[in-house]
Amino acid sequence: MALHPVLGKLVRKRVVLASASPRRQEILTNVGLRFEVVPSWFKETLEKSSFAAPYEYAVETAKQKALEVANRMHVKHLRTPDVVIGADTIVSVDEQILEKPVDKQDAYRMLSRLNGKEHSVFTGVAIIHCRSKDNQLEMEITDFYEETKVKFSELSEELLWEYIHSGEPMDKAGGYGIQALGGMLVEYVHGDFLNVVGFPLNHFCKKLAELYYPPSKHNVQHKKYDSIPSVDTFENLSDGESESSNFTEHKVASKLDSSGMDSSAAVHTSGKSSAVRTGFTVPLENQNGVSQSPSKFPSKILELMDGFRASKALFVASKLKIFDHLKDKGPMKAVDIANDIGTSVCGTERLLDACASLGLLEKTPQGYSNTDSANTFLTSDGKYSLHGYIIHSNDHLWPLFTNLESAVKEGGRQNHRAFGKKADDLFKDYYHSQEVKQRFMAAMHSIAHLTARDVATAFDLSQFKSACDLGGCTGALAHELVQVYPNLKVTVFDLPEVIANISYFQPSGQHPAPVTFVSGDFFKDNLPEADLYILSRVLHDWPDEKIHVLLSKISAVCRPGSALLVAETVLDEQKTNPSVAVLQSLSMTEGKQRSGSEYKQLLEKYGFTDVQIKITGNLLDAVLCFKKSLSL
Ligand SMILES: Cc1cn([C@@H]2O[C@H](COP(=O)(O)OP(=O)(O)OP(=O)(O)O)[C@@H](O)[C@H]2O)c(=O)[nH]c1=O
Repeated sequence: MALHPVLGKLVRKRVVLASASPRRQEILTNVGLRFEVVPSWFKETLEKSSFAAPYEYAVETAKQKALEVANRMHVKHLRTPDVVIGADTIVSVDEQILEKPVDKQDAYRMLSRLNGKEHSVFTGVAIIHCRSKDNQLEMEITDFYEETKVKFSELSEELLWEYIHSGEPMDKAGGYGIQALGGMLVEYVHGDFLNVVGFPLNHFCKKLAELYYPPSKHNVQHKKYDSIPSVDTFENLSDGESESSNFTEHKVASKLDSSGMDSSAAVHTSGKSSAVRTGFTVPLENQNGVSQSPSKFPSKILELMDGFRASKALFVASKLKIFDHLKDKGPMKAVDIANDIGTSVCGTERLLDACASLGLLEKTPQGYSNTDSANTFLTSDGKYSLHGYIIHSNDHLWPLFTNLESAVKEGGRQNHRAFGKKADDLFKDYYHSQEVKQRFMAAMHSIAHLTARDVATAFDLSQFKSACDLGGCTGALAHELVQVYPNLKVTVFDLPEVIANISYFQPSGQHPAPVTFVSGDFFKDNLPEADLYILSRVLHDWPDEKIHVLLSKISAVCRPGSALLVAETVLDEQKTNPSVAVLQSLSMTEGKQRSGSEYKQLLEKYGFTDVQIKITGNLLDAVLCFKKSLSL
């Protein structure tokens, strides 16, 4: 099956996925489709009893999701997409439709119904082709559904509750995720696995093939709906690249592409061919002079090749505070932004377009404005602002990474090359330069704030009365902890230079359970007393001898039953994932990232026991362990 030519038909189209489901985004991204994500606001409240079969409900919901987005984009944002894709996944058991559970009890109710039985997973999909004519939105809808049968093993109550407490069921139809922990519940799957995960990719490609390469005119399966303005069948839904090409003209041959990757090639009998990738086509020729296209196009590699441009565009837009500017004033034209911030018009326009193409800005005839995520994460005063970390990445990490080759050859940090100073001298700068200090603290604050909720709730910490966050910097995690556990008193212990600069980062408003800040050096000074010690993003930064000093001290002050919570990104046992932590290692600090078993081993060495690890799915994971009681 030559699927790439089919997806290639979407290459030059503005494709919108009307879904917030991360799984759908991943499935389509993995096959190299480039699209915008505009989650639908359609509420899934259609009357289920009015549908003769469960799949009809899924198809209609998928269609309504996509229609809502198509209409909204056309009316509100004055942007008409070419194609909008909507989907809805439901689980059906005993003629009942199960959607996402509303709470844990609901998840339990669903999973109990599925226990030991076979059920069906239906995903309804709607593909809407849109066009704006005389400012009117014209649409043509194609829809379909896919059914997969799944059987659960007989599962104990205990296992069901353990699964529910993992948090995984909550955003998933039927209350399980077959692609993750939920896979353990499943005895067999009959049909398309990806359909269960949320998107029937194979059927989708076949549907596109029907649309773009109709075997004959009268056989086209476009449906027209009364609920949308009646339009003539579009003369041609294809992109004009090979209008007359017939799907059966493609033959599939296996080959190694020029990068040495195993792939299949679609060979056009006409001799004209192209390798389809998101955004452009690359012709390839084999030894016989016949053009071929690798079906497995290295889109991931090309994305990596371009990654530095995208990073730098984000850094520069952040540095120029474009997102702050647009939050207050958007939408704005490039010329006005350039005038306000004192930059060239042509350069600014290019940067703004780059940000729009990266999904950071929206571009309309009125000008540029922030996307929701830019407002939340990229403005410098947003609640979950990453601005500080982005500036730190630009000013500090970028110069270091431009010297990565030397770092790998020499096996050490490249501060002398990047900044003309040794790491120790740079550290002195940190003490002396207010600007450097603030920048670093803002970076730490960004990450701590973004991860605090997941770290604070990874384990139930309500048994503890007092906690001490060692190196807790601006107190972002501490503030989250007192919100989650109102009876917990939290002390942040950090260097005097840090404590002197925390006021800027303190949350405004009334705080019934204040956080206490104490200055000191955790390598040298006495540690404040606490039932729970916390080390968040500390251990990966220091060499073994420093960690020895620190963990020995904590172990010595911990009473039996006291605990230590470590927040770090925990590597898998192969130490190749998650890549965010593996790439961080390339900074070549004297510290290192560790796997779960390495953390366990390290902590047990210092008298901690019952080491539990929780992978949060956020940037930081959590490791909790307890000081061995004397009797152990
Ligand atoms: C059975 C199963 C379902 N899911 C997810 O369940 C959600 C269904 O909800 P939906 O209403 O179809 O989609 P949504 O997530 O609310 O997004 P939206 O399209 O915006 O409505 C989708 O996410 C699916 O991946 C899994 O991830 N794994 C599974 O094994």
